[in-house]
Amino acid sequence: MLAMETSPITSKKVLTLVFVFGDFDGERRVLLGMKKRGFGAGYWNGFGGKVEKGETILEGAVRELEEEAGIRVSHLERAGMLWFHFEGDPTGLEVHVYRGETFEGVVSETEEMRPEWFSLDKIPFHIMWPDDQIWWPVFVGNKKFCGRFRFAKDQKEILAHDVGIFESLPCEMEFGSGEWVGGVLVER
Ligand SMILES: Nc1nc2c([nH]c(=O)n2[C@H]2C[C@H](O)[C@@H](COP(=O)(O)OP(=O)(O)OP(=O)(O)O)O2)c(=O)[nH]1
Repeated sequence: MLAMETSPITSKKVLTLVFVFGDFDGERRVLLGMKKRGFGAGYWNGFGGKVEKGETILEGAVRELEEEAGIRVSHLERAGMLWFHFEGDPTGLEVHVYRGETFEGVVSETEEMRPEWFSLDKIPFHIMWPDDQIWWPVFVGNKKFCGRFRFAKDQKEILAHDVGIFESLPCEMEFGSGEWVGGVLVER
């Protein structure tokens, strides 16, 4: 059981996160962007942001990818869901993770992101959100996953987490306590 309720969550923000994969002469790579400003600045990450009123989560994912990397996808596969809670912050984050394979347009630097292709054995985890290395192996293993992370106020230290593998999404889970049904459970 993961205690997530040390400080209460009274609202949530719904966010998207898209990773586009590509083959480069047989080498598998993923497109990451260096976040240039705002929340998570200085980290390599996938592309995404807040879902706007009037759009579906998938539409938000497609829009943010285009705004931040200049490319358009016609298909994204739902890959996982992540919940984040920062101590003392009553707003939890619900992040919908997608993967894409084919796109149109030219990958371009934008005001928000500087994109770069990374070989899958050279993912710069030391310059990414600290939780990423925990769920990444499940994600690149093409398993559907859900993860919950409780961070300290400094937004760096992970106080507790669990990651589960699921048959389908969304996971029947919200923030808060409760056991995952199936999946791996890791607690610090
Ligand atoms: N890999 C990873 N991504 C995360 C984590 N936490 C987190 O919010 N994200 C993602 C979700 C979103 O794609 C992005 C945050 O969105 P954002 O605040 O930049 O949203 P936005 O572009 O709409 O923001 P704005 O500056 O336009 O207001 O970071 C995390 O721990 N790991």
